Amino acid sequence: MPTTAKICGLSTPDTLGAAIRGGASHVGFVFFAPSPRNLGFDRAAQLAALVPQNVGKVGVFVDPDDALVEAACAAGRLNALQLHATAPERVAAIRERHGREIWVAVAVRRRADLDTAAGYRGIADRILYDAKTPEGSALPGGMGLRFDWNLLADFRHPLPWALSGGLDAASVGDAIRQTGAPIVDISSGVERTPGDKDAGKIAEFLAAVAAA
Ligand SMILES: O=C(O)c1ccccc1N[C@@H]1O[C@H](COP(=O)(O)O)[C@@H](O)[C@H]1O
Repeated sequence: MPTTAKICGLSTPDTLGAAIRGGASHVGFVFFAPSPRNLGFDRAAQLAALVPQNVGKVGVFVDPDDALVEAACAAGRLNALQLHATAPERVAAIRERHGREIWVAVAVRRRADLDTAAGYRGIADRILYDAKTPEGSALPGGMGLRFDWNLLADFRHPLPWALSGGLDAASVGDAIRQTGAPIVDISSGVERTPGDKDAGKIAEFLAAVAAA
């Protein structure tokens, strides 16, 4: 199966259009106030209306409460919820209540971090391996940090998965060849500055994924 791509942290019709035209399988909308990519509900609704049925709309959250998930699902017509820093019991409760596909972000710095993924068997649909951000960071992702992809070598994945963290057009081919990632996910690698997506970089990234 060819690797597909999620373009995350979109906030304008122009860059959303670049992701869709370039063949992204998923687009990501961030609902986390401290993020420079945080979306209001009105903007989420405006963008969601532009996304064709065959492209998944993924909401990105950090240990969210139910009111936020509910409002974001309605506004962004979300197909999937990407949960960062969310304990297994809470993930199970969110899945039960909101009935959406669940992606759980697992923060990776060393090999032992991968073991966290098994704790989400039966309650998540996909694990997103992302680089662990430094202690005290404002964000648990979206900082352009990469982890050592060698850590994934010979790892027996407990669930379907995706790769993120510090990818860009120049590195994604190696990332796919080295890890066999079925989906790659990117945010800051297709930006000019944090939160300011670049349509040209999105096109370049998606072309590199297609060529890998
Ligand atoms: O992008 C954000 O602002 C963000 C906020 C809170 C949680 C996750 C966030 N982004 C996710 O981080 C990864 C990797 O991003 P990058 O390519 O290294 O910049 C990606 O999955 C985003 O969905």
